[in-house]
Amino acid sequence: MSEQREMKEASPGYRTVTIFVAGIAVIALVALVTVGVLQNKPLPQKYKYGIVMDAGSSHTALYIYQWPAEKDNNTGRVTQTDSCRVDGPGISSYASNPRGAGESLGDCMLKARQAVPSSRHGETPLYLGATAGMRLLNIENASASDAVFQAVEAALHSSPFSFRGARILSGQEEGAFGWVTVNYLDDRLTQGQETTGALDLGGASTQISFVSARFDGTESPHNLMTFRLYGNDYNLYTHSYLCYGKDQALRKMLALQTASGPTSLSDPCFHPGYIRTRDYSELYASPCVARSKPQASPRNFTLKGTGDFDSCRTAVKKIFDFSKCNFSRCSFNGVFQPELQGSFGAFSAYYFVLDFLNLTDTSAPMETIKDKLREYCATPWADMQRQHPSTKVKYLAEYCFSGTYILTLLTEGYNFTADTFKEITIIRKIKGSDAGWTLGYMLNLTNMIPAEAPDAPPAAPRRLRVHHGAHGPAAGGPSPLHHLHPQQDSVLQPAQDRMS
Ligand SMILES: Nc1ccn([C@@H]2O[C@H](COP(=O)(O)OP(=O)(O)OP(=O)(O)O)[C@@H](O)[C@H]2O)c(=O)n1
Ligand SMILES: [Ca+2]
Repeated sequence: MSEQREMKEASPGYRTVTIFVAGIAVIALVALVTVGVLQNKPLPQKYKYGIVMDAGSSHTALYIYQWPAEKDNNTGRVTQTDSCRVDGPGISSYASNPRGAGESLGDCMLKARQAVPSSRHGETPLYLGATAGMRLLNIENASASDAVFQAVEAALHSSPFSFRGARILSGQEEGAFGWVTVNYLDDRLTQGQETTGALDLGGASTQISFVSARFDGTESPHNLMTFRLYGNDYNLYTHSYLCYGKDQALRKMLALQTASGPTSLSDPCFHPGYIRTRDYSELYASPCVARSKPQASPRNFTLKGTGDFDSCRTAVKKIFDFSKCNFSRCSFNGVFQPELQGSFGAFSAYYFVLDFLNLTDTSAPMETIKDKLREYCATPWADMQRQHPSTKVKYLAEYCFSGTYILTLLTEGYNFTADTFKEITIIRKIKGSDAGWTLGYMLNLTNMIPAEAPDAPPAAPRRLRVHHGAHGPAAGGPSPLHHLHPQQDSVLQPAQDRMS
């Protein structure tokens, strides 16, 4: 009986299998045709992109950022995927040839077109922010600065990206966005953790930014930036010192030594045996020193190095004014600075210089750091050139000054002590992204940091709220940043940076 039953059941079963196999074959055929048709269409892109150009005083750099396309609800991480260094000097050096400023960006724009998938070009925001070089040019010659911006904007408008404007950042923005970048990359903002201060050293200006429990802006309102990020309020102290980037600081030191218009100068901040002819009109061609130009001077002077670290420190110290302070406490030049708090990340020229000098270990005793600099500065120039044949001569000649300047700025200027100096980490990148103001700038302008934590009720607008002034984080109203219409504001007055 069981055998018979098996026979009866086998027959319809066989038919079922045949129908099933035929069905699969049809589905496979349809799938094959579909894939064939779709092959000519672009696959959906996994990432979205944003581009920021950093038009610094010494050079321009382009940064490309990416984030997961499906995570538009501010939870996807933004990372730097590529960068490009523009050949030649910063855009402020093109005052007498503005078109050259636009043309100089060509190679990096081409690189960006290749790095960003073409299907994303049109929606990819592109920003250009200029810092202290353009602040100085704007002071010196506003129409030249306008012309440079026009040329740069024309070049960027002709790119396939969504160009959202070129403008000069205020010193506070430069400092604050550097702080946002560092803390965003370190994942300190989402958790409401203790934040890290940010130290940025450029060629023409320098910034210090940190959260201080003792600072609510009452004493010095223009040093306060308030943020509400992921549901947490921050009172950020920030100050930008125009003319205290390392190139302008060097000018200031040389200006103090050539006030009487000598034909020759022995300078302790250059290596023994270093000798160079310097042009007076070139040295004094900057608003940072123009006022102290000697009344009568020869055309040029001979700069001779003596390589003496201790005398160099004395000479460097003279560019800081410690004589006046109308606040409870000051850094230098009468600028308010609350007591230092927490850890710091120091980047850009802090990194370039201290990395070259093998002095990035801030836990080393201060005396060891000084001894190393003393020995370094005393090394004859001929030996230096022999030991570093591939280093740019301009950089090589200035590392003794730069190292001494950094040490003086941090300890005497900002009041880092032997103890708190250890709290500084010298950084270039965090998790593959460069430390600097550009990422924080883009995160703000593209609304990518929410004011409230993602799981909190949507009480506040999503935008990163940046207030500036003494009103405190709870004060309503749009931030000054929201008033900016980049096209119109391509030349902002550098009202914030103080000339000393
Ligand atoms: N390998 C390098 C690269 C740069 N530099 C120096 O570092 C300074 C520039 O630092 P950077 O952060 O690039 O300044 P900018 O952004 O151009 O200037 P600013 O922020 O003041 O506008 C310049 O003095 C430059 O000569 C250096 O010593 N070694
Ligand atoms: Ca810079």
